[in-house]
Amino acid sequence: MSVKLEIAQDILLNLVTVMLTERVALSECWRRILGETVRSDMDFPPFDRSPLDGYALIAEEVVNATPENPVCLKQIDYIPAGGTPNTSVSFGTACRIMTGAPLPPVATGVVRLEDTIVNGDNVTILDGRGADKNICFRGEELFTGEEIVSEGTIINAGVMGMLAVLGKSRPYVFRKPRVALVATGSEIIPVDFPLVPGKIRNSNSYMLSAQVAEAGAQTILLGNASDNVDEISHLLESASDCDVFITTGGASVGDYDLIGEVYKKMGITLLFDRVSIKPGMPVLAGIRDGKIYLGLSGNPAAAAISFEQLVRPVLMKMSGRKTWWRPRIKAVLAAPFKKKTGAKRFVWARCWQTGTDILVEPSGAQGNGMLKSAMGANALIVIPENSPPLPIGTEVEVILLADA
Ligand SMILES: Nc1nc2c(c(=O)[nH]1)N[C@H]1C(S)=C(S)[C@@H](COP(=O)(O)OP(=O)(O)OC[C@H]3O[C@@H](n4cnc5c(N)ncnc54)[C@H](O)[C@@H]3O)O[C@H]1N2
Ligand code: MOO
Repeated sequence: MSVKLEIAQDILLNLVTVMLTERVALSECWRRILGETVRSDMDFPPFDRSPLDGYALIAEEVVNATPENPVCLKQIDYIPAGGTPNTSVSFGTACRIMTGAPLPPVATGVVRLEDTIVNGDNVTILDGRGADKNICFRGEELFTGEEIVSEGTIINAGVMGMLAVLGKSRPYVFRKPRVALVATGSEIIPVDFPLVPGKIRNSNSYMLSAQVAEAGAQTILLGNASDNVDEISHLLESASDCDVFITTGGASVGDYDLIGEVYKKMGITLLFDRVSIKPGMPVLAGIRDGKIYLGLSGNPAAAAISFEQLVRPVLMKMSGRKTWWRPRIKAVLAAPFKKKTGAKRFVWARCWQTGTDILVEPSGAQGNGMLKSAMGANALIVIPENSPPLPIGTEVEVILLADA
């Protein structure tokens, strides 16, 4: 059964079960997906603190201080970061204070060291304007009970730091989906084998394992199988703890295109076996015991596009993400796209900004067995179905990939 891309995406996304969560050391959490909604159990900063090295004092007393009309005060305390004040300030006094140290009671401002002259215990304030602004108030960033970061958020550097602020040393994150990869084809040899006539190296498993990792999942490389139903089924059955099973090759209609037969033999319910996109038209999807099986084309570019359009959203949803589509923008073709398009087509491309224009052009030849153009691509041009050749200057829709 051949289906439209959007239908295929819906079928698969509706079958996704979100992974369970696990606790992981915060140091290992970068790019994991947060599995809990985190609220603040404290105010932050936890105390009024100084943003400067200088003198804490009563701001009103120095507001008019100038080099010609300085205000002289007595230093009565020294408060390092990590320390606590021993006393409060009063008119005529100031406390030497370091950046990050708690403000002494009664102080309403801080004057930076550069605007003072220090002589023993005496400090002369040369400029006190704005001293009252130099305070970071308790709770100005976070307040007790506030929702700080929600379940499903990707843990970027900012989230890592914030979880540390909150003492979340082992936050809950979603387990990474485990994705089994099998390369099928009697012509396929492992990457470290010398080439012999008729054979080619397995590039798909490596390309796809990178795509799997980028989608936040974990690859289990099950190896290569020749065009043999038993051999392919055996490999797929060998990884019962995986959540998604991907094969490449054998997805089309040739005598050795066996993935349909493999699904029958294994009792996998076929959901569809063709999707109307180019490249990547031959692609099987099936389900058995809640596990998703995808039979991608052997052609590298076709496998990569099928993964991008069908598998990536599934893995993103399974990983606990709340959104799984990449950003799309409009851009203007800087080079013509000369092919007529039947089924919706995805073209590896480079996109860049010139002044206020966003331009895009194919990143190289686009054969379905070719990979060079994928190497330098930071975008995919989406060419709608039944499009004529497109001249320079045509506005096109572009999917932004991670930068390359
Ligand atoms: N009569 C028809 N023939 C073909 C059709 C069709 O509709 N009717 N569709 C074509 C399209 S489109 C594609 S795409 C391919 C899909 O073929 P398969 O998915 O069955 O893949 P294979 O035939 O096994 O391999 C295709 C190609 O890719 C190479 N390959 C396979 N595995 C790997 C790997 N792991 N690493 C690198 N390269 C790999 C393989 O050697 C072939 O050259 O079918 C068309 N034919
Ligand atoms: O549909 Mo094939 O996947 O042209 O490349």
